[in-house]
Amino acid sequence: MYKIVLMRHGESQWNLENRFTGWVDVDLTEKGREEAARAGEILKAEGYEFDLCYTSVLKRAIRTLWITLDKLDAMYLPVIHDWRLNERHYGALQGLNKKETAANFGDEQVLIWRRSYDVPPPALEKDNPMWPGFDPRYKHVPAEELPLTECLADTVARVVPYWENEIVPNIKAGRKILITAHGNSLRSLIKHLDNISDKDIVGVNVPTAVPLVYELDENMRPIRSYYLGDQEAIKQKMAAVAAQGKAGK
Ligand SMILES: O=C(O)[C@@H](CO)OP(=O)(O)O
Repeated sequence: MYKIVLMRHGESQWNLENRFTGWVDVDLTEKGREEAARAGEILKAEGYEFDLCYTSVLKRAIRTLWITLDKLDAMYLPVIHDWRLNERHYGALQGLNKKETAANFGDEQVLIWRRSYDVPPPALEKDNPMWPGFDPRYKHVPAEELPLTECLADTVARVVPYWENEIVPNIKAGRKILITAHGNSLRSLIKHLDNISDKDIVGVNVPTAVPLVYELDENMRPIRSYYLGDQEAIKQKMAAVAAQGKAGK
């Protein structure tokens, strides 16, 4: 049996401001840092140890990992940063307030943009300063692989091959892995691992900075999965994420 831990970053500045974030590189809030520290304490108290960490190239996930590793007294661990673990690219919605967008376009349209499997948000224009091709951190990525927008299916199409080709071999080699990433890159992985249908993935929301443990068999199929920590508080965090795109909130 293999065990891995997945974790979404702590609250970011744009989570707090309720803005669509995607690939915009916003940092954690003070609360987000505290959430990450708490996650590290929980992992330590539960006796978790790791050999290798994966994260995205976005600082909210990277800093969450740093804080967690600090609490585990394991800042020496190797960390692999890869853009394929980035948040789903939110296209032209990036920067907009979710509640205001729901007031303008309706709750239903915003739910489709946020949670449908195959409907992408409106795309960025290539001359938009937010296009990742202008950002030096993506200079080694072929321009045709850099998104102008993504639906969840597009995110699955980059996250799952990365999982299969890069992460699974290390799990099978016996390395204990911690992944800190994002709400929708983790939903992509959860969809794949738990074989969740395109329809049911709409209802899956990932809470900020709560360790999610997967116990996997030798074929990488989940035996069980569970969040560590206060289960009632975790449910409330998930409900809060779900409610972010409603006009009345
Ligand atoms: O804005 C985003 O990039 C994501 C994660 O914060 O939001 P949502 O939960 O609306 O997909």
